[in-house]
Amino acid sequence: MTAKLSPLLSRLTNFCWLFLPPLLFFSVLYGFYFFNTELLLSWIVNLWWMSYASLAIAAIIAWQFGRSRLVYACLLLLLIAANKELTLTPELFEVRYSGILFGFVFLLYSKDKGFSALNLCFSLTVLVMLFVLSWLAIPHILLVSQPWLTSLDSLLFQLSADIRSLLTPFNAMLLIIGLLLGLLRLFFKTDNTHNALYFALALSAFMHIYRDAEFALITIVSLACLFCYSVLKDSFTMAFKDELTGIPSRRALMQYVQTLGRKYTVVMSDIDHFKKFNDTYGHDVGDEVLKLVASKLNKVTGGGKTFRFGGEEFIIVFPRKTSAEVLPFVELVRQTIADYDIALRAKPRPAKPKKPLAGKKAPAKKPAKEQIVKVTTSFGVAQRSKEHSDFATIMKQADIALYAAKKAGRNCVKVAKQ
Ligand SMILES: Nc1nc2c(ncn2[C@@H]2O[C@H](COP(=O)(O)OP(=O)(O)OP(=O)(O)O)[C@@H](O)[C@H]2O)c(=O)[nH]1
Repeated sequence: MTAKLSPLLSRLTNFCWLFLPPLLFFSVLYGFYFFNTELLLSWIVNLWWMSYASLAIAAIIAWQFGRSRLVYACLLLLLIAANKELTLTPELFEVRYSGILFGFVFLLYSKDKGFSALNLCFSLTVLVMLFVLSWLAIPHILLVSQPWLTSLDSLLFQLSADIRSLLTPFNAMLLIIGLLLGLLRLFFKTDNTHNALYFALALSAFMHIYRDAEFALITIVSLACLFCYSVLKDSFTMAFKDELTGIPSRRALMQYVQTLGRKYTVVMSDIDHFKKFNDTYGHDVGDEVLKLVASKLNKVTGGGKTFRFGGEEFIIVFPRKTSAEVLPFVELVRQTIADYDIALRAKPRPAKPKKPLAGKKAPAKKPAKEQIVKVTTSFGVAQRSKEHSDFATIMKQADIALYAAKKAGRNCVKVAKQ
């Protein structure tokens, strides 16, 4: 039960953590807006062009990093920024509200497909169609949904007369649908880009509801900053996190090394007989096992920081510790991995198993039913010393110790000779 709950909990925690920086960011900005209105008003003249400039900068950054959806998001926000006096007729106002709201829902559910002419045409056509559909459908939907809208109207009125004066029941209904659809997507696809798009969805609706030009402009500037932040944060994650295992990558290790002092220990770890494992159960199962081993190594105690070095090799760095001091922690993690029962779930077999072609390898053996397997890991430990003071040499020492561990029968820890 706990094992089943933990991925859900970690997804939920991840979800909340992603929300935190933008929430803080918006709180500061809105705090400034609501409590320093005088000061802000003197900025308003600048805010007009600031909103355009920030959207242009965000669009250029997003374009450079191949985030097509954020470029389209900037275009949607431009529709709000461009209409500075908010002089649309009520009908067109509704069309823009619903077009932008569902435009963001579309962006949340689509993928960054680059800027080829075909993709560009497709996405822009869908976005334009959403506005056309809103224009055509809103009168009919209004008519059909009248009975529910009346009850929603009375509910809104009971909630607050202020809300009721700002928000029509129809807009409230669209907002609820948009927010729920967005939230559903966000729950399954939690990353900075989706997070930024969801904020844009919710705030674009509030910009329409609140109908305050300054509020709209400051929100647009904030959203443009959030888009830039999400592009840069995602790129940082991509560069410094290993895609398969989710732990810091070799590049992150090389950066981390710069921060180390004069005393630290490097541990090199390698999965035993992994080639055989891959050949027996297939590369996909091998990937799952790599993820599992990485997660166990990542939980190493004693202040160790784990990195995927490449293939089935991992590095753990213990700052401010000697080889002798890290041994109990390394032993503990080795034992944890060796004791862990890996359940390989049976995959549905094809009705007729295909015969391997002549000269080709037979397909990997799939477990017939749930099968428990185990993997072990070997470790080589080396500490920084006067003789071995640069990182490359310490790594070499750890590699020699790892080789000794493999020669000693694997599933053990060996310390490099000083
Ligand atoms: N599934 C999977 N396999 C990988 C990945 N990276 C490397 N490998 C495999 O890891 C295996 C490493 O094999 P070897 O270096 O020969 O070592 P070994 O079989 O683990 O044997 P010992 O290290 O001597 O115990 C190769 O078969 C690689 O294909 C990966 O990302 N996923």
